[in-house]
Amino acid sequence: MNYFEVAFTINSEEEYQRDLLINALGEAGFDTFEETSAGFNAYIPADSFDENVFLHALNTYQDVFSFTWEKTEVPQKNWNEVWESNFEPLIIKDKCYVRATFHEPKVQYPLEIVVDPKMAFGTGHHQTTTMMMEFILEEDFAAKRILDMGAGTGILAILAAKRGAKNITAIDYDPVCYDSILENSRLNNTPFDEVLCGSKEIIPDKQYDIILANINRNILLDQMGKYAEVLVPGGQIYLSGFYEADLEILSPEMNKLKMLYVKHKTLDDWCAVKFLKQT
Ligand SMILES: C[S@@+](CC[C@H](N)C(=O)[O-])C[C@H]1O[C@@H](n2cnc3c(N)ncnc32)[C@H](O)[C@@H]1O
Repeated sequence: MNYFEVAFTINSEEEYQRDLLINALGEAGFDTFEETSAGFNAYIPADSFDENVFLHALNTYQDVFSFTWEKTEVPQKNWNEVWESNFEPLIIKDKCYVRATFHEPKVQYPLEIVVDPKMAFGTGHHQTTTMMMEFILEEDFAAKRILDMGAGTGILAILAAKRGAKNITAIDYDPVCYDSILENSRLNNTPFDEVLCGSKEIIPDKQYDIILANINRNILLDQMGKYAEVLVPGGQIYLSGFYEADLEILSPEMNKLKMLYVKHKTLDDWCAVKFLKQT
């Protein structure tokens, strides 16, 4: 899947102005942002890009502060290129050791996850993945039925399996991630019930005790209705992939679906949140 990369140079000292622009780009369909020394890069699947919507998003801020941008097409964004190039093993909450295949195992940690990320997102190093993993380590996953939506490398589903979850569905719409989930589930000896390639339309017509979805604000807003249908009353749902400020938009929409806010974590402005479906 080809992407457009738009490299922004921001000539402003005010960090919130950069965040405003990122927010507007998120609404215009950009799904990934990466800080650079000059500003940030924004990414959008080429087939979702609409020039008018993009320019409209920029217009709002053009007179507020000064920035320049340059758009290029990139063949397949390697979400992990930064992390992969200096992939260091990672320890989460002193309980889970995440390493690549080329690192030595460390037996002193109760849980170990081996990931071969290739082109898929999810080595645990991104703030959103780290916080989702912290939730999985803190909460009770024993014998739970799990849906991992936007599974990437499958790292969250793998950790859920290692925490005792029994029936796991892992879904990603990117075929590269689909292959990665299968490969990593084999590497970790955590077979899943279903690994599916697609978006919300292919979510099985089942009931889940826990849903994990680390995607982005707009996709979550679009998919949460479907999550509500397949989550049991009293079920838990953990969302990430957005900034803390986006909670104000996400929470009321979740409430309308009878999924109520419980708590959230933040790391560098990124957010992960737990909701509970009303019984
Ligand atoms: C931020 S990554 C999260 C990966 C992994 N779950 C983690 O926590 O590190 C988001 C993932 O969602 C997938 N994704 C984006 N839009 C999607 C959609 N509409 N349906 C299913 N998956 C989607 C992307 O391909 C990507 O792998």
